[in-house]
Amino acid sequence: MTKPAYKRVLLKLSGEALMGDDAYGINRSTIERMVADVAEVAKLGVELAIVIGGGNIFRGVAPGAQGMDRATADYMGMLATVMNSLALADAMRQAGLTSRVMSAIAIEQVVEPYVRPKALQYLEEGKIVIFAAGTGNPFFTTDTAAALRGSEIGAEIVLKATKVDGVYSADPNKDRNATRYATISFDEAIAKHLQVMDATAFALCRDQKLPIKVFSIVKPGALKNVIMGDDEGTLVHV
Ligand SMILES: Nc1ncnc2c1ncn2[C@@H]1O[C@H](COP(=O)(O)OP(=O)(O)OP(=O)(O)O)[C@@H](O)[C@H]1O
Ligand SMILES: O=c1ccn([C@@H]2O[C@H](COP(=O)(O)O)[C@@H](O)[C@H]2O)c(=O)[nH]1
Repeated sequence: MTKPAYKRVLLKLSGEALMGDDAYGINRSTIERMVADVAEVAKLGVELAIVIGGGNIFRGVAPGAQGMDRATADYMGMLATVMNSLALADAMRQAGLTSRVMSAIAIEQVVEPYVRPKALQYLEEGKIVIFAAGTGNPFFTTDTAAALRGSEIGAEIVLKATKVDGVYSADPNKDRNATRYATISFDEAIAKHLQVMDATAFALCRDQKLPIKVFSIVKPGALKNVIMGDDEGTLVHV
């Protein structure tokens, strides 16, 4: 059997995709399907660290946060990612996977704090590590948290699993004429202001020479294809 293309990856799971067809929150069958995808690649022996977004529950820049102090709204967003992380860890437990949630915000009665050497130890032991609460700082996003933690743990690639199947010339949900890139450089993605990820995340990955693969979390088998190095999604490279 062919081997996975990567030994250690940072998987960024879309919070928004967790809603499934619901208006907000966590759709049960959607999270179970995501976990099944994760289980499929975990059994290949790939070391997996996960950052999950919070867009299904709260975003600091959402209309619901209008009029709020931005930092306060962002802390609410980070707490939303803790809820998603707990739900993901529990769904993984039910699927027979062992995971550990580590939070960037002190909330020790609920989850353990992020301590880099401990995270590395868990990965080496074959546990899946879920990084909750983003970077722990307002004015950032979980995409940037994925770039940061991916760099810290020495991941070979950041895999952004989202609702679209790659990086397009414009938002494909708004522009029917948008075309998908097979590959694109960080500099081009930043210069063209492509909004699939924020510029801070792109810049950090560029500086750390950490490639990003953007692909669909909705498409069955896409995560495994990416892990096996098959043609899937868009590669963002230096
Ligand atoms: N040039 C582009 N190419 C692809 N998608 C784009 C582009 N510009 C904007 N988008 C939008 O970016 C979205 C993905 O990024 P976004 O941060 O909104 O979601 P997410 O990361 O999946 O969710 P969350 O932040 O909750 O984890 C896509 O659903 C798409 O509508
Ligand atoms: O490092 C971070 C990460 C996230 N936030 C806030 O949380 C929400 C949800 O994260 P998404 O990446 O949008 O899914 C985000 O909008 C911020 O409000 C943060 O402040 N810092």
